Amino acid sequence: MSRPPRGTLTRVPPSNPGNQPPKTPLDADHAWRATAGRAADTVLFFDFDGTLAPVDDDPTAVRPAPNVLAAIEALAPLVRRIAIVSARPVEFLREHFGGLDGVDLYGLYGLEHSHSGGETVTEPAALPWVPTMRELADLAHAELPDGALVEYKRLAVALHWRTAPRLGPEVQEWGRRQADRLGLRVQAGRMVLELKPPVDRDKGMVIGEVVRDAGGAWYFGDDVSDIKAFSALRARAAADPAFLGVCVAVANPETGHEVAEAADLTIDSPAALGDFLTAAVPRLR
Ligand SMILES: O=P(O)(O)OC[C@H]1O[C@H](O[C@H]2O[C@H](CO)[C@@H](O)[C@H](O)[C@H]2O)[C@H](O)[C@@H](O)[C@@H]1O
Repeated sequence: MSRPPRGTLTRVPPSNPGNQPPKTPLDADHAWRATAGRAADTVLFFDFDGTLAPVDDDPTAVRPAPNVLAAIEALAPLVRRIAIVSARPVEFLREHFGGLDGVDLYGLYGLEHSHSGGETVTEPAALPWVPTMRELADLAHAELPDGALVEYKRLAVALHWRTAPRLGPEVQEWGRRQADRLGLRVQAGRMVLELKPPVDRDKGMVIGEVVRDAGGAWYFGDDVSDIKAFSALRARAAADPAFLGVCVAVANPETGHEVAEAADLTIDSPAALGDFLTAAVPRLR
C-alpha cells in the first residue's frame, strides 16, 4: 500500500479483499454523517501523546494541542462516551481532562481507569508488581547513561532516549535484558521502551470491552500500541455489520507507515486534530 500524502486528512483504503464493500465510510465527511445518526450510541476514543498532545522532549511538559480540550468538552454531551486510552497514569491524564464531564480515563494501557472523574481503579493482578517497578526504576537511574530519561509510572517504567538518540540501542538492550530477568512485558514506542507487568491488558482489550454494546466508535492514535485498538474496532465491526468503526491515524515520521496503513483516515498532527474535532461539533448537534 502506498504512503498517504501529507494532507490534512487522507483516506487510506482498508484491506478489502475481493469485492466486499469497505466496512467504513469512504471519507471523513461520510464518517461524520454516519456518526450523526448514531451519536448518542457512539464512543470517541483518544490516545494522548502524539495524538491529543504534540511530542515534547520532556514528558512532564506536554500539554494538549490548541482547541483539543474545548472540542472534547463540546463533543462529550453529544456522544455516548469519550475515553482517553493512554500509557500515561490516570493521575497524569486527570490533570488535563479531570475537569471535563463525561470523559473516562484509561491509564497504563488499561491497568488503571477512572470513570467521569471518579476514583482511580487499578487492575488487582497488577498491584503485586509495584515494588518490582520501583526497584527497576531505581536500577535504571543507577545503570543507564546520562541522557537516558527514566519515567517511573508506579506500574510501568518508560525508558526514553529522545534527547540522546545515539543511546537508543543501548537503552533498548538494557530494557529488554531487565524484562527477561524480571518476567516483564515490553512495549516499544516513539523513542521509548516501556516495561510493564505480565498482566493481560492492552488498549485493544479496553476498546473491545467498552464498545461491546455501542453502535459506533472512533479511535484516534499515532503509535504502534494503537493498532491493537484499531483491531478491536475492526473485530467489533466484523461481528456486527451495523456497527460503525472509524480508525484515525495522527501522522508522524517516527512511527512510519504502520499506523496510517492500519487506519481509515490520517490527520497531520495533534493541532490538526484539534481543528478536525472542532469542525465535527456542529455536525453532531
Ligand atoms: O499511550 P500514549 O498516551 O501515546 O503514551 C505513550 C508514551 O507517551 C509518552 O512518551 C512519548 O511522549 C513524550 C512527550 O511528548 C516524548 O518525550 C516521548 O519521546 C514519547 O515516547 C510518555 O512519556 C510515555 O510514558 C508513554 O508510554
